[in-house]
Amino acid sequence: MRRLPPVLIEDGCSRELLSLIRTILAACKEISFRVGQGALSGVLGSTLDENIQGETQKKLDVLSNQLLKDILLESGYVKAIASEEEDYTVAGNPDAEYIVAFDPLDGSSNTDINSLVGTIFSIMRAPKDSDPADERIFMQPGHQQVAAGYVLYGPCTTLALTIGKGTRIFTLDKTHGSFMLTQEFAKIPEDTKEFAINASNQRHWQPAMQNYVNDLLAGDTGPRGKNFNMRWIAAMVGDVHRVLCRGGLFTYPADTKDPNKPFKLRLLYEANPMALLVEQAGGMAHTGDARILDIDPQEIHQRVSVILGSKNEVEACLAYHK
Ligand SMILES: O=P(O)(O)OC[C@H]1O[C@](O)(COP(=O)(O)O)[C@@H](O)[C@@H]1O
Ligand SMILES: [Mg+2]
Ligand SMILES: [Mg+2]
Repeated sequence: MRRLPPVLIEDGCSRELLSLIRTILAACKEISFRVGQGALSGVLGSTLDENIQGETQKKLDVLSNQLLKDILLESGYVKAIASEEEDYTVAGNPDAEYIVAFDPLDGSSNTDINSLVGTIFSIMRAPKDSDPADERIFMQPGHQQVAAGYVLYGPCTTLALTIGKGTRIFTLDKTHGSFMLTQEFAKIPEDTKEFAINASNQRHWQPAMQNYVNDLLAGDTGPRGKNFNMRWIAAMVGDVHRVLCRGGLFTYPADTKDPNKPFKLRLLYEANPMALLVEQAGGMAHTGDARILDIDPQEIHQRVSVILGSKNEVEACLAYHK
């Protein structure tokens, strides 16, 4: 079984990018350890703080953010970072080539119930001669990502990673602390009978999504002519991992529950990296109006609607949006 560094070097990954990815993974190994310790780690439960998006921060959100932020800034490999848990971008080494956006802990509502959580990251090139303190350096469409990945802290710790040459899956060997290649190229089946959506929001969805889901639920008695199963992990990282492993459609569509917040998932550190991983595995990632990777971001915590997964099923869903 092969370790991560030689695999990436064979793919043409530069030494600098490899070092940056390994730096992120060093923090993720520490997060994996803390998550695995559960209540023994002393970091379950909530803080009294909220992030800039008005969400209560879990202790593990704060800890994971601190671990990633410290190691990245100390490494000298990043010009700036953007995080779900940081109000603004944070400047790093002015001479560094890369910038990183990350969701330090995705699925934080799962922390206290021993369920799936993960870290999502997106690496882009910093524009030449740019100011590390200028957050506009992050305003790049997702197709410009040079690498994207997530680490899923589940029964085992799994890394999905792409540097734009397919999506590979690695498993953390906890006996010696290395990520080992366990799936050469993830390939999302084009067809599926499985979908993932938070159905409690149904009455707040737009008509296109209402109609699509109604037809899925009608099963073999409806226009789709087949029965569908449903899953919801409440952590995008867990739902996308299932899609990478066996296909499916995952969506967090626009809704009218809170008129000030029509979308839930964040573009820079949730939708974009997942979209690259999914496309590199042969799937599709769309908002309903546009390919996710073609969106020009306007701000670091921007939110978007997300429909991703098995190509033919995403297309079937998009047909309702035309
Ligand atoms: O509360 P809901 O509607 O189940 O939402 C779950 C969604 O929210 C998220 O947990 C948001 O991520 P964070 O935990 O990083 O805020 C997604 O991972 C997930 O898909
Ligand atoms: Mg998240
Ligand atoms: Mg998070």
